[in-house]
Amino acid sequence: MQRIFEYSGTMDPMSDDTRVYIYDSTLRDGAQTHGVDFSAADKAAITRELDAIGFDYVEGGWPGANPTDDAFFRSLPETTRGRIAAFGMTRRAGRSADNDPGLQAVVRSGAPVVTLVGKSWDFQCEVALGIEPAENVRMIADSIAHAATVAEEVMFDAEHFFDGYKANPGFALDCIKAAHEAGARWVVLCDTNGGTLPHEVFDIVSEVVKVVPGTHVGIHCHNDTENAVANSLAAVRAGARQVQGTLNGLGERCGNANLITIIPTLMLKMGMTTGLTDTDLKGLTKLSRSLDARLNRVPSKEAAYVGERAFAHKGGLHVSAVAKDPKCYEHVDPDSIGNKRLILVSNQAGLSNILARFDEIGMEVDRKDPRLARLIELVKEREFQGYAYDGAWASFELLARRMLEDVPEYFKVDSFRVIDERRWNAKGQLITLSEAIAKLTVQGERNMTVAEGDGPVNALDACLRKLLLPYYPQLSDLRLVDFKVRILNPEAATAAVTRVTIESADGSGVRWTTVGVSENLIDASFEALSDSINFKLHRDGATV
Ligand SMILES: CC(=O)SCCNC(=O)CCNC(=O)[C@H](O)C(C)(C)COP(=O)(O)OP(=O)(O)OC[C@H]1O[C@@H](n2cnc3c(N)ncnc32)[C@H](O)[C@@H]1OP(=O)(O)O
Ligand SMILES: CC(=O)C(=O)O
Repeated sequence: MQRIFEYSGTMDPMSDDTRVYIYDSTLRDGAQTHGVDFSAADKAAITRELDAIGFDYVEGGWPGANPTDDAFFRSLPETTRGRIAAFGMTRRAGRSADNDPGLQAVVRSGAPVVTLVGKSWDFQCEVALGIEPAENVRMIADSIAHAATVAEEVMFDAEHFFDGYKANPGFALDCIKAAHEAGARWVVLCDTNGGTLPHEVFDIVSEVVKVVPGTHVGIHCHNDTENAVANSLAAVRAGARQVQGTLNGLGERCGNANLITIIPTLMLKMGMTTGLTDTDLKGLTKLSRSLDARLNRVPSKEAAYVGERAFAHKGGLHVSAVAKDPKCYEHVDPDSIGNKRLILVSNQAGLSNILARFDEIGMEVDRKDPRLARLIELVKEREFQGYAYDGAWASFELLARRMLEDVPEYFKVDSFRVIDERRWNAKGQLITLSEAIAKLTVQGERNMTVAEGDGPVNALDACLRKLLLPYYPQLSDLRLVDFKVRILNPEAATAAVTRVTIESADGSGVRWTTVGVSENLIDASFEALSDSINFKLHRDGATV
């Protein structure tokens, strides 16, 4: 695998071990995200995905807290590479560990790993729990010692550790020492409120690893200052060897540290190893998008490493250099995390963008062809009018092919008219209906037809298909999957220029996007629709 930049800084001399353990909390802290609600089946499926790619720990949830988590722990998925953790809190004040039903539900869930959260900030002991700090230390020690008699591996999540350390370092250290001495394999330092900055994390973790060895120290950061990833990396630099986080940064409030960013950064830039192999790393883009699909979320196009735009090149200077060597404008090889490069054509384009795009679609054009300069000029002129070709690549392809190749005229529109009607029907219901009438010349024959639709574009689409299908049966599986309207100069109010972008698909699974621009919404829609039909006919090799 190509590693463009190796990390050249020095690691803490106390921990020359480069192995970092990855602990995923998507199913627990991620489930605390506003709007996220996993079913037990979702949890099982995500666990399998995380296990398959090589995460070390999968925190499944909190046994005893809700029926979904109970159902998940009742039939734990089998894992081969990752260990499932049950999460819960230390015993309640005034109870013994083996007489605390909440703690018992966690410890006896059947999960091989138990992670217990406890306070490490004296202020929280007084305010949130209403107990003396010394009692909190006893709660931690008792609970961890008890869990260690049942579970294969026990961890302690030191809640508010960084705020606690800043307020009273002695007490914060007493809490994690108590956990470590009671048998916790890992003590995990949590930036629960997410307000700590990277230099503070580095300094504090550097002190902690003098008390508890770095190979037993983990980090759990929240993203309230957009520093969760930076803080996690700072902790690793200072010697911590377990990183907790979630897929795509899900989590309470602003989210957790995003493991999808942290893992490639550790492996490709910091010279660290994880449970993932280089081949597993290539599955990261798919893993990230699979979670979005499950949650019915649109994947973030700008996401580092895995977003659709993470390796998209638009500026002519960039594309020209990328064509010579991608390293010029790419910090890592997109293939290393299963992503791919995207070359865009727009008003920021030069000859290199156009040639790179032609290469992708298999068009062979001599770079000295004088028509290319005219094509670039035309793209820029049309973008000035409002077209946006970086999204509508099918319209660009049609424009280029029409200029450079012999694209048949599949149909000619002689005229069209759309009528909208809004009226009360016989049942007293308000209905809107649209009717389109079009006259087209197809393969030398003049045709006219009428079609109805729910709206004007729908009626026009129906009308075109009705006329064209007898000549071009391949249009039968053409579908419009998305329709977007953007007003380009809203200050002109109802006389504004409108850009319509249409996404189409057919039975082959290919999707393509076309664009139309006009002061008239129907006209802009018609142009995008017509491009879509022409693009499909040309791609399918239709003859006239
Ligand atoms: C930082 C984090 O993200 S930690 C994870 C947070 N996640 C969640 O809270 C989600 C799951 N939680 C739940 O379903 C519920 O809160 C339960 C089942 C755990 C507890 O429910 P309840 O018994 O009704 O308590 P409730 O949620 O109202 O309050 C929490 C109680 O735990 C106590 N508590 C909080 N942290 C700890 C701790 N580390 N050790 C012992 N007790 C604690 C609080 O003092 C409070 O007790 P009180 O009501 O006597 O004051
Ligand atoms: C444990 C945890 O989620 C936190 O302290 O943020």
